[in-house]
Amino acid sequence: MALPSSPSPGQAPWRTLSSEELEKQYSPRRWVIRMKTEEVVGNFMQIGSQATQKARATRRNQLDVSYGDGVGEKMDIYFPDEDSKAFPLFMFLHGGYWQSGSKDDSAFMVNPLTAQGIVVAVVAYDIAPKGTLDQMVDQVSRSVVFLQRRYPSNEGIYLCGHSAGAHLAAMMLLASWTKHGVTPNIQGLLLVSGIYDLEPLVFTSQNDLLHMTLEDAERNSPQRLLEVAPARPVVPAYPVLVFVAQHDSPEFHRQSKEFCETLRLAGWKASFQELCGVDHFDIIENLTREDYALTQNHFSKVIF
Ligand SMILES: N[C@@H](CC(=O)c1ccccc1NC=O)C(=O)O
Repeated sequence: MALPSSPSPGQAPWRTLSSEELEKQYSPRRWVIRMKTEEVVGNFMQIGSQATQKARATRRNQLDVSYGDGVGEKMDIYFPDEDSKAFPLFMFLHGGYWQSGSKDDSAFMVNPLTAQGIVVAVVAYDIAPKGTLDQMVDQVSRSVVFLQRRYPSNEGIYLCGHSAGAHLAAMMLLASWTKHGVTPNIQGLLLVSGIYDLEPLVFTSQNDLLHMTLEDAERNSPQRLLEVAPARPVVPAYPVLVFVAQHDSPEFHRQSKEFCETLRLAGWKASFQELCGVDHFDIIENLTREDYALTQNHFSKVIF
């Protein structure tokens, strides 16, 4: 789709960008400075796949647990060594622009978090072209409900998503739980290098597989939905941590800052944090490390 040609005053800043510049702003790998652009995603998948193999070999686990009838509606659950009924539950939603990535190469954080007594669920959802944005949002909400029912005495569900996964996690702020008959015990949202307004993507090659219309983008943009009809938190509101990497693009920075601001205006306990020295990919790769600030400092402050 061609970009709207003449932006009027007050319009979103991305509308003034050329289509080449917009494409670059929404290509996370092109902002990575520590390795060649074409090696970034392969390296990320390799680290994720190794972490997953290690997690499966060293942690008690239940793999391919169905949270729905669809073949793609599966999750892997990893447990700490000590047996307990009451534990914090960390759910991870992988990224990949809703068209790549899988739970089988996304268990980055499993070893460090299970070592701290946290149960980790790595959730799969039907990526495009099989799944649409609406279906993915619905799948994620059903995966949260499933875990709440399976572990009713959990000490809190902490929903973490990366990039496209952060978008799916953020959509849970707008979920209507009453139709599911259970309100999940969500105690925190950890949004890492996410996208909250999908409209610019309609004008990039990322949309080739997604086939999003402007209406689809609007209906699935937490930024838009919260601006129009702020979903006010049930008191007490749980914290929403919005992280962006130093080497994410200016558009990613803008989206995270604006989303955090919109959340605050709507009454959510939102905080914004730029993580120095990392990019869109090692912001997650480092979750494999025991000493990473994100898990040891930011996450554990919210979880414990
Ligand atoms: N084609 C993308 C890849 C990408 O964005 C990505 C890859 C793996 C995990 C997360 C990603 N970004 C958002 O979901 C890029 O230009 O970097």
